Amino acid sequence: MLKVSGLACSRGERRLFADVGFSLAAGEWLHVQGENGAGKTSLMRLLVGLSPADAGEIRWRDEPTPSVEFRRDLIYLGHHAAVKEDLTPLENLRLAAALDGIALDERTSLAALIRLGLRGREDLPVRVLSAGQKRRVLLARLLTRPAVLWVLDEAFNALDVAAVKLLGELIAEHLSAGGMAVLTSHQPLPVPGGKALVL
Ligand SMILES: Nc1ncnc2c1ncn2[C@@H]1O[C@H](COP(=O)(O)OP(=O)(O)OP(=O)(O)O)[C@@H](O)[C@H]1O
Repeated sequence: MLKVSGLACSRGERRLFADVGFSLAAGEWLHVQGENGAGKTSLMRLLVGLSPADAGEIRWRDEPTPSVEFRRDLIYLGHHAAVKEDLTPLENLRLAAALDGIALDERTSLAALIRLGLRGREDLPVRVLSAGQKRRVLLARLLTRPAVLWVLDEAFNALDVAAVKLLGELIAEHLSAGGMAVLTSHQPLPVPGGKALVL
C-alpha cells in the first residue's frame, strides 16, 4: 500500500502544490494531471525520493520512504529518462539492472525487448534506432524485474498507436497481477479504472 498525505512542494519562490494526498492498494493506479508547469514531474520526483518535500509523508507498506523495501519494489521512469546511445538495447537493460543492484540474464532481457517489438534490434547501437524505438527500449525495463510500484512520468510520449496500446496492456497486466502505478499524462490513458489527481 502506498499512502501519501499532506505533501507540499515549492520550486524557487513558487508553491506548486500543498496538501496532496492519495493512497493506492494492489491493482490500483493514479493518473496525475495538470497543465504544463503544474508540478506533475516535481510530484513524481518527491514520490520516488529524488527530491525532498516541504511537508508531508509518503509511506510504503506502512513504513516511511525511502526504505530498502520501497527501492526494491519501485520502478521509476522519469520524464527525461534516456537510454545510452552507444550501448545496444541488451546492454542498456543490463546496465539499468546493474544500477538497481540486480543481475539480469539475457533470456529475460531478450524476452522483454521482443514483447516491446524490438526483435532483431537487440544488438544494434541504440543511436541507430528511431525515437519511438528508443522509448520502447526504456519501457522494456518494466519487464526485466518484478516491481510492485511503477511510477511513469509521461511514459506514453513519442509512442505510435501500437506502442500506446501495448503499454496500456502492460500496465493493465501489471495491475491485474496486484501491481500499482502512478502515471502522468496530458491525454486520457488506455488503462481501465484509475483514480485521478489534478494539480
Ligand atoms: N529545480 C527547479 N528550480 C526551479 N524551478 C523548478 C525546478 N524544477 C521545476 N521547477 C519549476 O516548477 C514548475 C513545475 O515543473 P514540473 O516539471 O513539475 O511541471 P509539470 O506539471 O511536470 O509540467 P509539464 O506538463 O510541462 O511537463 C515549473 O514552473 C518549473 O519551471
